[in-house]
Amino acid sequence: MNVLTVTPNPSIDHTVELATLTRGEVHRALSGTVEAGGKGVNVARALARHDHRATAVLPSGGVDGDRLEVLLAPQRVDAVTVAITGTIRTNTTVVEADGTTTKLNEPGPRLSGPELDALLRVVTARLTVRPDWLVASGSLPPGAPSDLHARFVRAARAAGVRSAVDTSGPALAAAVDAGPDLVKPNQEELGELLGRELLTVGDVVAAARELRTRGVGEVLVSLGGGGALLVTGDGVWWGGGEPLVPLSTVGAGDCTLAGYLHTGAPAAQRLSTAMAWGRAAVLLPGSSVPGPTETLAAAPGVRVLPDPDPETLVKDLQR
Ligand SMILES: Nc1ncnc2c1ncn2[C@@H]1O[C@H](COP(=O)(O)OP(=O)(O)O)[C@@H](O)[C@H]1O
Ligand SMILES: O=P(O)(O)OC[C@H]1O[C@](O)(COP(=O)(O)O)[C@@H](O)[C@@H]1O
Repeated sequence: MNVLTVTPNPSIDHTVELATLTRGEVHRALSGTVEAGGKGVNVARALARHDHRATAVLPSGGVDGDRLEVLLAPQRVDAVTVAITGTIRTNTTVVEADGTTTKLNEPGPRLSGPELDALLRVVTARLTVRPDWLVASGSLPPGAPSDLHARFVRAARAAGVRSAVDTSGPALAAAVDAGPDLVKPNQEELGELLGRELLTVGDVVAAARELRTRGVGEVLVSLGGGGALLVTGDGVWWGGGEPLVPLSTVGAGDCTLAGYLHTGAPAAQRLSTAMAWGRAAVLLPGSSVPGPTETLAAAPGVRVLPDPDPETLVKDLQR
């Protein structure tokens, strides 16, 4: 498979491991790691580890842009960078011994009009080779219009390429209205989009169906330790397994999306693969992405059920 990803606001991911985080205290970290990050970058890294052809389009600038490119170089991802004058952000994650993950995501550099145009131009040019999917992912950098992901979706459709979107807030709202083939919000992002709390499986399914009536093809809603719900034109499935104590949840959502795209199998099997990839990711430190050994090892822990009980509380799936 050949996948093109675009990450308008990539990052250097700095993960710090602590016994316990206490506000206002000095901490001696147990470890610190640095990896290339950003949602589309991670999707490309996970797919590349599974022998897919993965091209990641991203802006790059400043000393930290150079560093990001160096970190990406050994990962078998074809990185296509758009030069910007700002410098790439660093996102810091604190992981405590009990698996609690605290993320501190910086806003990122402001992109100018010409830089944004260049990003769209590069993506449009890469779409002409007809990848199997375009994945438009992550937050938008300051200066970007809220319909940037929507523009990527429209460019993909014009090129006859399927599109998947993983973002939040106004960028997700605009992208939904552009009618992507797939969106992967988490429970919170979907609730925020529709302006209501989604407490039960039925609430989440109804919300996902609402996105489908707005033109989205398939909706994969991740529920953290509670697995995920998949809503397509053919049905509704829950996938998941016993909640795990994570080493780091950073990148789990991205690996879930990558796993969903990995196979062209029927929906239930794609969900099962997505769950195995997400579960494998939480057992790895920082934003490390799993390879075939880890995703295969995670597969037996996954269950998929059609038509899950709508009365089930999502929080009961998470424990
Ligand atoms: N504690 C956990 N135990 C088991 N699986 C998990 C856990 N946290 C995340 N996952 C897996 O990773 C996927 C994505 O996690 P989630 O936190 O929902 O995504 P996002 O990072 O996009 O918010 C979940 O659907 C699930 O399969
Ligand atoms: O663009 P955002 O929303 O700030 O997110 C960026 C962060 O999300 C990640 O892509 C991880 O995402 P997930 O944990 O949702 O899979 C990190 O690599 C990156 O630091």
